[in-house]
This record gives sequence, C-alpha cells and structure tokens, in this order.
Amino acid sequence: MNIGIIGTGNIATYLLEQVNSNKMTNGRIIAIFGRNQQAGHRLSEQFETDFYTDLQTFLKLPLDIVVEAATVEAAALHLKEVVIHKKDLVVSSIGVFRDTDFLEEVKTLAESAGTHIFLPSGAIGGLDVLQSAKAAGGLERVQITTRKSPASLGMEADEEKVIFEGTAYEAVEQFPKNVNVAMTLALAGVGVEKTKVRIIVDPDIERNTHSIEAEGDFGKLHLQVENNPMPSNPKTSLLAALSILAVLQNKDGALRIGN
Ligand SMILES: NC(=O)C1=CN([C@@H]2O[C@H](COP(=O)(O)OP(=O)(O)OC[C@H]3O[C@@H](n4cnc5c(N)ncnc54)[C@H](O)[C@@H]3O)[C@@H](O)[C@H]2O)C=CC1
Ligand SMILES: O=C([O-])CC(=O)C(=O)O
Repeated sequence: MNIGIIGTGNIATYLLEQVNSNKMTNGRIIAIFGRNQQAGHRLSEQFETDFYTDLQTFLKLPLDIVVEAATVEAAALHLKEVVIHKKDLVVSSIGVFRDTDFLEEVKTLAESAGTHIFLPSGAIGGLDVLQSAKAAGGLERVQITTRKSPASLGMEADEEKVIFEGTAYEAVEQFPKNVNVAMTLALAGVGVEKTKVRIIVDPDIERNTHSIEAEGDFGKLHLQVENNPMPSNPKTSLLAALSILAVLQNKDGALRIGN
C-alpha cells in the first residue's frame, strides 16, 4: 500500500516514524505534501520519503490512500481533489465537516470514484456504540465534556473554568484545533446541532480528557478517555495519531471488529 500524507506536523511525523521506520503497517509513506519547506525537506531526508509542495504533482503519484493531517482550512482546500484523483482518504481535521454540504459533496465524489473515506475515532471512543444505538433511530441524547490543560488549549488560566458550552457546530467553529472529536461524535450520533459540547480549561490536569454521555432506546453510555498529549503538539492526543495508524493497519483486512 502506497500512502501519502498531507501535512508535515506532529501527526505526520508520528506516522512516518511508525510506518516507514518501525514498519507498523504493510504499507509505506512514499510522499508527503505540505507548505512548510523546511519541515518537508527534513522529514523527506529522515524518513526516505518524497516531499511535494504542488498538490497536483503529489496526487499524480501511485498513491492508494492519502492521510490528511494538516488543518481544517487545508482540509477544506484539498480533500475534494484527493477524491477526484480516486484515492482513498483518511481525514484528521474532521471539524471541516461541520459544513454538512461539504461532507455530502466529498461523499458523492467518493461514491462516483469508487473510493472510501475513513474518519478515524481520533482521540475518543464509543462511536461504535452511537452508531449501533441509532441504527433503528432510537438515539436521543449525546454530550461530550472536554477537559484540557491551558497549554493544550493554547491559553493562560490559573483555575478551572468552563470556557465553552454549546453545540458541536459552534464548538468546532470556535476551537478548530481542539475539538475535532465533537464533530466525529456528531457524525456518528445525533448531528452537529443536537450534540452538546462543554470545554473546560483545567490547570491541574495533564491529560486531554474527553467524557462522553449518551442515552436512548439502547440504554446509557458513559465513557471517559484520559489521553496523554503528544510532546510535539500538546493540543493533540497520542490516541488520535494511533487511531490513524489503526485505520491503515485494518483497512484491507478480511475481519472487521465493531459494527
Ligand atoms: N480527529 C481527532 O480526534 C483529532 C484531530 N486532530 C487534528 O489533526 C490535524 C493534525 O494535527 P497535528 O499533526 O497535531 O497538527 P500540527 O499543527 O502539528 O501539524 C499541522 C500541519 O499542517 C500543515 N499545514 C497547515 N496548513 C496547510 C496547508 N494549507 N497545506 C498543507 N499543510 C498545511 C502545517 O504546516 C503543519 O505541518 C489538526 O487539524 C488537528 O486539529 C488532532 C487531534 C485529534
Ligand atoms: O487530541 C485531542 O484530545 C482532541 C483534539 O485535539 C481534537 O479533537 O481536535
């Protein structure tokens, strides 16, 4: 499997380490695309991969799958092109899909190209429960509380404080680098307007903690993940990068686990 990555940051570097150096999948990252020339050339040399700053040239390569690991803005600019070039796609900046018309457009393009779009579970879990719970329409309520350190939220704070309460749509709009998970939850569950989000800054916490509650005909879900942040970008949890690696490992397997 030939893998391409959009982005040259924290998740991209982690995947290069795990895939190209540690051989944790049966594929190889043959190319990366980005804007940061310095980072791109450094990664290219360190992990024996090619670096491109031109998207069209990157997408002409024989890539089987492209992993977006950049930003919501970059995802909005580039995702459609990836699918038009008939590549499977893994999206990290899932907040881009708060624009549900954009999601429908990318999905329709993938259907006509015969390709697949993977939305990894990222820094949370429980998406299997939500999708099962709504299979016959009986999922009623979904809520996520995200608790992060000031460093992870990129702000100063001396004491614990609720800094946001609202819908997943508003959360992703205001904190595009911090609550992609809210968008993933919304897509798996009851949508961007009905999914409730609370964000708490907590100077006494080191782990990025996401607590999910859901209720419906199935019963109730309570799930809490306490994620170690990644050293090179404390906004991002290690679990988010691991979930992309797991997508790459499981993509072509005959056995599927969980709905
Ligand atoms: N789905 C989830 O659960 C999670 C998603 N994320 C998201 O994953 C994405 C990547 O995360 P990290 O690697 O930690 O971020 P990072 O900030 O370390 O790296 C982002 C990279 O994107 C590059 N970039 C920015 N604009 C670009 C453009 N127009 N074209 C190409 N490259 C561009 C930057 O140069 C940088 O190399 C972020 O959007 C982050 O919010 C992070 C954690 C959890
Ligand atoms: O990594 C995390 O804990 C969550 C995160 O940043 C996001 O969802 O954007």
